[in-house]
Amino acid sequence: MTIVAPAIEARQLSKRIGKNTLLAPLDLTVPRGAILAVIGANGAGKSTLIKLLLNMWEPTTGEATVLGIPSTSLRGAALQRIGYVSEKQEMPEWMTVGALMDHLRPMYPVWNDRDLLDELQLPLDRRIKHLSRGMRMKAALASVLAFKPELLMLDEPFTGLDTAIRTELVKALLGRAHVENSGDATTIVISSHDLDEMESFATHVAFLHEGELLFAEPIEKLLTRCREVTVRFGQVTAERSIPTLAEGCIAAEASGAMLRFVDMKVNVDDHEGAIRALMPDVVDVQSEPMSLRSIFLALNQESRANDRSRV
Ligand SMILES: Nc1ncnc2c1ncn2[C@@H]1O[C@H](COP(=O)(O)OP(=O)(O)OP(=O)(O)O)[C@@H](O)[C@H]1O
Repeated sequence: MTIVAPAIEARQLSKRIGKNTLLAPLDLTVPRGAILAVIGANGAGKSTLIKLLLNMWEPTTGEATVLGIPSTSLRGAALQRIGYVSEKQEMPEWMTVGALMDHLRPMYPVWNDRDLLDELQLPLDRRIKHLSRGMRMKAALASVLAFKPELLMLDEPFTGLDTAIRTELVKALLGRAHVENSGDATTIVISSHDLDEMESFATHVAFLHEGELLFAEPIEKLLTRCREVTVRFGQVTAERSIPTLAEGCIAAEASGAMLRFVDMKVNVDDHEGAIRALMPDVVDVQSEPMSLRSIFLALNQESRANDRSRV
């Protein structure tokens, strides 16, 4: 049996420019066929990570393999296996969409744009400089999906696009990710601020905060281990109980007898029962599942509070 390398494997990968740490050393494994959502606030390091993995930037420390190839050796034929589309994609503005496809076709061993151009309803005879933002992104995506890449790296592909176009793009992507033979599935790494969209189709999520990778794991695991808790005490003791919260409980807010917090380390089925056992004077406990968006907001709230307490 042949062992296939993960789509991406990074060890202690980091980037510093001058005195700025764009990315602190991180470890990351992306299995083949995964759809990894890379999320984080503006400036968190999402584009930096993608640039390091694609050999657009040299790492300061560490190393990565991409489709089993050291990232720093990625060039030529290896790049025919990887599609990259960025929000700031440069394109030959003077070409029509059809001319762009004709130009790219001979560069790849495999090329099939016919279904894609129909599916994405791209006007072949229109110049790229005259395309709307959404059409432009569709053309960029078509130009990489046509060569059936094993790995797709997308840097904020949905920014500024309306819901209908986003839905079309996601459909085109998922058509390549969910194929009968999972060995043929395209692995997708996608950085985005559109967390609802990401939750609807990502299989894995990596969260970057100020250049640090806080976690990278299957999305189901994340959604299972994070719950939003509301507790009501018999007396007005909510504020006093904040320091007693277990490790992994973040974004705590007290108001009168009410306490709200997010537990990031839930590992029991009966979470409400576990909280009652820890806080015997509570009258009422609610533990609710969370969306990716609410987990993201809680993590940001916590880091802002930590930044303030450091000042
Ligand atoms: N060439 C550079 N030299 C120095 N610092 C840089 C350079 N490019 C980016 N940075 C800084 O590195 C940090 C990470 O930038 P990066 O573009 O990776 O963030 P991002 O998560 O993709 O942000 P956004 O969501 O806004 O696109 C930011 O603080 C940015 O200002």
